[in-house]
Amino acid sequence: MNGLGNEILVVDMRDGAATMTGAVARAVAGEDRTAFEQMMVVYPPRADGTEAYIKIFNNDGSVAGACGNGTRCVAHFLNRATGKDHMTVETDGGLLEIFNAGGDLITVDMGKPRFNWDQIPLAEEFADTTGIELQIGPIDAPVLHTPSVVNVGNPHAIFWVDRDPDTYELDRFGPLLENHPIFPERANISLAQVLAPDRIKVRVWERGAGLTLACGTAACAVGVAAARKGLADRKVTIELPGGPLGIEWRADDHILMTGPWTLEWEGTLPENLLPGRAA
Ligand SMILES: N[C@@H](CCC[C@H](N)C(=O)O)C(=O)O
Repeated sequence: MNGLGNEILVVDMRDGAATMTGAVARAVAGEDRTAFEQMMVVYPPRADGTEAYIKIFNNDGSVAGACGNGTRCVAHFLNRATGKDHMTVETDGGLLEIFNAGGDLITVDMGKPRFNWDQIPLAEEFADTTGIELQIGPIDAPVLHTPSVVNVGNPHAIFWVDRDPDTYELDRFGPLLENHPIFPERANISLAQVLAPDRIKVRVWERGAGLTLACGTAACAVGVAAARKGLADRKVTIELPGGPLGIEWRADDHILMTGPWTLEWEGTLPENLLPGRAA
């Protein structure tokens, strides 16, 4: 499937017969890591009132606590399997409530953002996470030194830029910023240009996956970080290379993300790549 061009492989393991590992996910991604950007493994529910437990892998085999675009894809998959328009799923980042918003649109309640330095997490204490001072040697763009940081189930750093994010060499800066020592669990890196109080253009270098056409959690992170800094309203459209996502940071602190899913193809993983049977 894909969510705004973010390539998602939804793996149905609801029979609970096997367990996906990072090594198998990495093998399924292939040598060039192009088979998917995130793998969403759907397991039987572990908690009362939930429809499924979802384990998320990046295409480098690392585990992620949240994936916004992937959650909308899983929502469609579960909606087709169960007929339910409203359900709760569990991820490593917490419980997510999902609603069919009509047509191919899904709304996900992505939960509450976390702003404390140790919740991001950062390697050292910062009292104010709306803009942290980074020491970055080889990067010669001064705007790339004071990101806002936020955790929305996974860690994000947002660099506010005053020109088109497409004009930055994010493929060059991205890996350096993702792996900066201030981020002990690495971070997803966004360049965000506020176009209007309700419109922000964003490009993302994803932890464990690199440049993607869209990142749902980055859209959530940018939305709340912009509102927190007074740069934008609490209800915004995030314009990503793959298309727009609606983000609303509600008064009760919950973030709502609304966007589409696309089904590309369905099949069965080859025997040699099935969990527990990989070479
Ligand atoms: N593409 C995702 C985010 C996936 C996880 C991220 N790369 C991480 O490691 O935190 C999205 O749509 O949110």
